[in-house]
Amino acid sequence: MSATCNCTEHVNKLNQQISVMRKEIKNLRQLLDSAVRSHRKHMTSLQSALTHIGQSRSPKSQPRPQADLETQNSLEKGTIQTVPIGYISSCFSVKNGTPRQPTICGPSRATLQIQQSVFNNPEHSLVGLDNYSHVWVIFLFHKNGHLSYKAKVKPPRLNGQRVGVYSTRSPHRPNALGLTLAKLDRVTGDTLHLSEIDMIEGTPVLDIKPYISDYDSPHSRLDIDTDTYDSGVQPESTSVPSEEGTTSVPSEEGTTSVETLHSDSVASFSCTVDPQLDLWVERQDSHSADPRILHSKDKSKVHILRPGDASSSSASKTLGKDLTTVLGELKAYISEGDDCLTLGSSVGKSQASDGPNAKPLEPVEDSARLCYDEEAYSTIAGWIREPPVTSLEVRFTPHAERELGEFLAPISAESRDRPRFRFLRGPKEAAAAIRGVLSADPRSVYRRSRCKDRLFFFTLDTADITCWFGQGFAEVLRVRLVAVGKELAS
Ligand SMILES: C[S@@+](CC[C@H](N)C(=O)[O-])C[C@H]1O[C@@H](n2cnc3c(N)ncnc32)[C@H](O)[C@@H]1O
Repeated sequence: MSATCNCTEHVNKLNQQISVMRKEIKNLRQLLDSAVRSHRKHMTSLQSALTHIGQSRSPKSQPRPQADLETQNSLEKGTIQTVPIGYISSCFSVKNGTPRQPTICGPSRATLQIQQSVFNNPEHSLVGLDNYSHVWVIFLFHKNGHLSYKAKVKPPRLNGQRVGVYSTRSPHRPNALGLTLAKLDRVTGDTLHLSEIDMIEGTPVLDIKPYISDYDSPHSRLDIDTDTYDSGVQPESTSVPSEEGTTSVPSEEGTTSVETLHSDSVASFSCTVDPQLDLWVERQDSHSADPRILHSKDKSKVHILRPGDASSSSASKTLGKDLTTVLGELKAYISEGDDCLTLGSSVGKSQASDGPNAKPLEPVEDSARLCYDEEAYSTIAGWIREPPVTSLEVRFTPHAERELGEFLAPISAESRDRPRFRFLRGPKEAAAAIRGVLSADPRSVYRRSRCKDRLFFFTLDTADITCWFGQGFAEVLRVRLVAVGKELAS
């Protein structure tokens, strides 16, 4: 009996050891895979660099059939060798303190000169581009340091929470490609003058494309199929017309209510839905990029209604009939186009659907196109708009303000002794850029939690900025001209 017990114990122990070893083998495999991947990447970049050197040395006129075949093969396999079309000259010299997205910091500036090694006449490649206000810039995160990446990352704005790398704009991704929508201020010859950028000095640019809102922004008609809103949830309340320009659903606390609908085209609309439905809808002014937003109650997701969109219809199923009525009104309102009747009258018409003699709402064919062609509808994660990290108030000490005020614009004729910016157009623009950078809290999650009291340094154009962070604010303490060596290096 005891021999059997010993034997079972032994077997159990062995099993445990085997399972530990299995885990270790799995870990080793993962390490090995990642080493192989990283090695392959290095080889690819080396090959790319060598090809580039080869290309710039060999005259273009000599045909290289073998190379062409190789290129074609690798293209088909999706392993192209990239050649930068140019390198960014930026007002941000290092990653630290560079905005995480271009919209954070409007006055950031950069230039991009198209290389002559790419086109004999680089300026020809830019003909017509000045018709566009914005360009997509596709670039390499060349200062990632290493090419490692993970399937899950912790975006700084999520303050330590993990999400899949592909649901973020993390620079650390399998192909270290960045995508920035930059403002195109002007084109001079072979050079693009950009603002609203988040790329650092020396960033290799692989491609630029004009931003075409008609293609790049998910347009939508408010072509909501009211049937899809029939979730079987019977509304407690129905809407009734009230004051002109306003409609409201009789609402107890927390039930559906529509607050304001103005008669002009910049109507603003917001609507809260029964908490049981776990959704709320908001329509912002019609010039806003995302006029039709559904938030889940915990705000984990913001959903902007889009016709035919699977999640829109699934969300819609949850909404219930009272919201159908509201949306129907909205649809009717929108269908009036630019000569919209005041909502009062529009509601007056559509309200036929309310009350005991309610008629079903007429489907309004493609109507929203009239009012909303210029609007974009999309769905984004809730944390983008409402991150757990709050934005900071930014202050300057009087000393720092004085120091910043000393800086001159690049083309100013004033005293040569004063510090001068390379890109920014003066202290005002620089102050706005500093505010943009700091209000978004540029610290890493680690610094935010572990090194709260440390001074924070970053460089903006030719200015070295020193600041510190307190509870809910960042204060700029010093603004100095960058050290000579640093300036030359940039
Ligand atoms: C979060 S990424 C977003 C970039 C781009 N808008 C995108 O969505 O792909 C922006 C950050 O990348 C870093 N960065 C900018 N240029 C870089 C470069 N050339 N190499 C490595 N990191 C860079 C900066 O720290 C900047 O704050």
